[in-house]
Amino acid sequence: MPLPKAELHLHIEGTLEPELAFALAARNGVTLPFKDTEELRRAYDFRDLQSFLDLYYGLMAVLRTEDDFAELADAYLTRAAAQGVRHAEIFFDPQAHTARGVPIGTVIEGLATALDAAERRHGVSTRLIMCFLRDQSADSALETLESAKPHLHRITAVGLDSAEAGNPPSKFREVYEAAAALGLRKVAHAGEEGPAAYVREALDVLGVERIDHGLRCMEDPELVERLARERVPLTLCPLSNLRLRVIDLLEEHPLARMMDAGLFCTVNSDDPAYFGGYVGDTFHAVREALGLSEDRLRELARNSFEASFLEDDEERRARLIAEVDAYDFGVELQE
Ligand SMILES: Nc1ncnc2[nH]cnc12
Ligand SMILES: [Zn+2]
Repeated sequence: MPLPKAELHLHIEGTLEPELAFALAARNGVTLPFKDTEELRRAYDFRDLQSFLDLYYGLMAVLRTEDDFAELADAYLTRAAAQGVRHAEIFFDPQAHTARGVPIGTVIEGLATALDAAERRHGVSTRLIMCFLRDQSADSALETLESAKPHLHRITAVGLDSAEAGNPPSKFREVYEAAAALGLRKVAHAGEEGPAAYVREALDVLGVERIDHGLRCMEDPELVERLARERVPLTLCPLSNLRLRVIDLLEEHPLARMMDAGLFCTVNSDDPAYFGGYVGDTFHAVREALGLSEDRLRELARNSFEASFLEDDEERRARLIAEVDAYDFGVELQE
């Protein structure tokens, strides 16, 4: 039995495996610029965040119907559950779909079908986080929030993703204020490729409760001290950092140093179909590369539930944390 954990940084569009992409392309009459799944996989050799995003947005052309989004989310939840995920807070990028003529309702209701079934099918609880694309305008983000209003009961929080450099959090102050007024929680990607100053802005200007990535806070000792003192959760994605060349080697990932500095770290997969592993694979990889102790792994799993938006189900959170505390690593090692 794998270590129980929550996944808090996962783009559902980033779980689109090549096989499903080709199946959906055939079903929807979409022609992909790749001969087969092997040729597509060979394209997963990224130089940086933008080179990944270009492929990621392009491949979304195959997602058209509610059923497509339901199938995508069900495939993720099945894989995640097998790797010990008991709770998942899932990002989606509505603007990447509405720009192609797919209504936001198709995206949300399709995902919701799979999420509603997840508890029964996989024993996984879920939340949805609607992300704004930071390389689009602030007005486009406001229009997206407006168009999501009929579906707000499905959405727990807003997030901010896509190309970070040159698109500071402050650009989205107004839409974050509007989202908070609607009762939505707030997170944002910051400090992935962008500077530590963007992490400060996300906290001070947008008022986010968690920072997605936040890796580059390590360049600012005062910020590290503040993040530790305020117990701001960081949703780190080590395999993503490796594949997008934020770091050169997994052995150089600052996760262990960040935990030593008292930061509230979690480990996540980001876009697992593209970055070579789901969250259980990521735990294994960092354990190997950084020599993390069982106590450290337990801390990461406990943190994932503590940092989650399970406030409306404290009983579940307490039960999951108790499972982490009682987890026997010997069982896993014998698998
Ligand atoms: N790692 C990442 N950073 C920013 N935006 C993203 N969208 C999907 N994955 C992302
Ligand atoms: Zn991300």
